[in-house]
Amino acid sequence: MSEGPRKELVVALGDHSYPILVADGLIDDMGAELAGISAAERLIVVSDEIVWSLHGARLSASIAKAGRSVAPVILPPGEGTKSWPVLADLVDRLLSLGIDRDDHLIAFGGGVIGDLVGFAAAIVMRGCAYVQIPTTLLAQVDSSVGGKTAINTAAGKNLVGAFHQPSAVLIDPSLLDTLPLRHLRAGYAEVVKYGLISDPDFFAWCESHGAALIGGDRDAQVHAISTSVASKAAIVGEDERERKGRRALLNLGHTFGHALEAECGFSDILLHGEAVAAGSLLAFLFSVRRGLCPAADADRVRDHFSAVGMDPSVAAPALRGGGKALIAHMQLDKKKSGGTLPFILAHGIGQAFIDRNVDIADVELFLDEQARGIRRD
Ligand SMILES: NC(=O)c1ccc[n+]([C@@H]2O[C@H](COP(=O)([O-])OP(=O)(O)OC[C@H]3O[C@@H](n4cnc5c(N)ncnc54)[C@H](O)[C@@H]3O)[C@@H](O)[C@H]2O)c1
Ligand SMILES: O=C(O)C(=O)C[C@@H](O)[C@H](O)[C@H](O)COP(=O)(O)O
Ligand SMILES: [Zn+2]
Repeated sequence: MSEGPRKELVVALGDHSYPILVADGLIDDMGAELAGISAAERLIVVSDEIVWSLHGARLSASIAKAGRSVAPVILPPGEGTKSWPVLADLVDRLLSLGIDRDDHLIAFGGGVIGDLVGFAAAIVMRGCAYVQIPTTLLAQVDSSVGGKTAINTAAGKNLVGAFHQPSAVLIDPSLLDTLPLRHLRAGYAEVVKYGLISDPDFFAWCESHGAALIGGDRDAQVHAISTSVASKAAIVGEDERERKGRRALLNLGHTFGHALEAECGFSDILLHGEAVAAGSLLAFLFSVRRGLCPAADADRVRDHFSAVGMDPSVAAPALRGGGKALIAHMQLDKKKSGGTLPFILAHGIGQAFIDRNVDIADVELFLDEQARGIRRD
């Protein structure tokens, strides 16, 4: 049974508003929670091999306790799963299970499963509902909320997808106990992001509690999850489809980060969260270079990531090739419009903004300088 307080928030989007529930131990109550969301007698749960082997039995038992059955669809773990072949396989398997529009798909896993299942739900039978049960820190603080769904293509990150909001997000922080440290740290980059965007007090909280959070302190984890999803829900509620500007701020660190990920072939060499940490530091350093941000703030960003064991040099293999290759990836960024690629830069910690006047040649020079710095080290 879930222990401790339950925190409930709402993503306010009119007729497709939905709840986010955070409760320690919720996994054992998922069946009851899902009963209030879907009337289907059989729930199709999509997960990856690792998550399912660790937590599938508990989820299934809880669903069985609520008088429903489970049809599991288990996929390989890793970023490569966000791809055309796995999407095609997933859709075929859903159709062979006889999915109909009354079904609610259950995305049980990290951001990879959430993004893929959300996209499959957007297209199968021209759209069916889904619920997010996120199992990584990254997914609990970011990817499960907001309805951005996608796969990667040979050309780049998240280039094919849809905005398709879930019916509910059910978060159990206790699932993080089995998450490997490297993935916990990677997800933490997206936690820090909310502080860097607009909440300097939260960044200061991260400076004093980040190490404990990564060390497994549940109170710190719950605080970080609740603060992050509240921040994200507010932004998504204002700008669901990244059209009015504010949602683009959630891309802080991502224009650089996605290019770094692409250079590593979307592989385990560089995880998404690691790329976001390195990309956020690059955004701050570039802001300093343009005279927009005090150097001391970029130092704080670097120092904090280092203090929690996230050495930005993890991105060195991707940076080493220099600016030209990275810029080529950035040209496919989805924020680009009318030939202009906006950058999310910062006037300081908690003061991110969208800069539409960045000269791409200057970005290339900056990245070349960074690459030279790495080669010297
Ligand atoms: N849609 C969005 O708004 C959004 C936001 C941020 C990131 N993303 C996407 O999310 C993806 C990254 O997600 P991720 O970091 O969760 O990676 P992931 O889904 O690959 O999970 C990381 C690893 O942890 C394992 N795992 C998951 N939960 C576990 C648990 N409780 N215990 C043990 N192992 C567990 C998985 O099997 C996998 O090997 C990227 O593709 C990124 O683009 C999307
Ligand atoms: O929800 C958003 O909006 C985000 O930008 C969150 C990001 O952390 C996430 O990685 C997102 O998938 C990036 O979006 P993209 O549109 O640049 O692919
Ligand atoms: Zn991200």
